[in-house]
Amino acid sequence: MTDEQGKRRGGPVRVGVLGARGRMGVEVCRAVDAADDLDLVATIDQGDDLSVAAGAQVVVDFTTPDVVMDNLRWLIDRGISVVVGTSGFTEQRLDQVRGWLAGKPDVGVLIAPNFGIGAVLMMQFAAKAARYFESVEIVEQHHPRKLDAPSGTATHTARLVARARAEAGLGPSPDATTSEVPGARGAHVDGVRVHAVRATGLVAHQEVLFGTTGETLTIRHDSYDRASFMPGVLLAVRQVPQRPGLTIGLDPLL
Ligand SMILES: NC(=O)C1=CN([C@@H]2O[C@H](COP(=O)(O)OP(=O)(O)OC[C@H]3O[C@@H](n4cnc5c(N)ncnc54)[C@H](OP(=O)(O)O)[C@@H]3O)[C@@H](O)[C@H]2O)C=CC1
Ligand SMILES: O=C(O)C1=N[C@H](C(=O)O)C[C@H](O)C1
Repeated sequence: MTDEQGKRRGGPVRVGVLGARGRMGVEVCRAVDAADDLDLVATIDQGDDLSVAAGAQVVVDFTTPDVVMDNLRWLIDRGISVVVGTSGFTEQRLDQVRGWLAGKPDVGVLIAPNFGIGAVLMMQFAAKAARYFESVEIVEQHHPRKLDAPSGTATHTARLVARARAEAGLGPSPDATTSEVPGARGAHVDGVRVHAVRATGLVAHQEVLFGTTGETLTIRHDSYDRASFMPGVLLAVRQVPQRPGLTIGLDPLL
């Protein structure tokens, strides 16, 4: 049961949404419903029976970091491809997903820290700039109902920046702090300082601040509306059945 086959038979792709009553889930249901080539066949939230998703070819997961791994296991076991926006993916979790996919050559899983095209570019630009600046810090800003900090986007950006700095032979960003109120200098993610702000009125925003002698470079992205994530989600839904194995981020699809 793949998207390829579904399309050859002329039918729309059957899509399920997990976390369907959440902030992102509601938007995804609306976007899938509005797409002529996609058919919304299952909308599932907390307390609903997951087996309704068995009729889907692709399931989109926007739930919470504590339930997403169980969902993924269940879907992969049943040969269903998955698009994941839920945050909380460590390297260990990604390896576990790769392990589950090893015996499933027809199943694709795409996990993206951020489906906004601007956010994807912001991360690419940050990775490109990283080698030229001795200092870097990340400031992410989100709505106060967000469960995790720092955000998946900030964590992923920090990893990309850290890798680029290591490849360029850069050491830690200079910092003379010897006295600190705990948390004042943010969290360390792969050696990069990350600061998380939560405030009513915000949606999802991030700045990557680079510094070197006599100049700074700030790369900033703002999602003002969750509609910003939908083109990326739909792109992933359409392509994931043709991409067996694990795909990280939207970059390879653009
Ligand atoms: N990759 C990206 O581009 C983006 C990623 N995100 C991420 O997506 C995730 C969801 O964000 P958001 O929509 O704001 O969060 P919400 O809390 O609004 O939505 C999550 C939904 O999942 C439901 N849920 C909880 N457990 C289950 C379960 N076992 N099965 C099905 N549904 C379940 C929740 O129900 P209940 O409330 O009753 O617990 C809730 O309705 C977060 O991790 C966030 O960081 C968000 C935006 C963009
Ligand atoms: O919870 C959110 O809202 C968002 N979560 C993702 C993250 O953790 O990076 C993506 C975006 O920042 C919105």
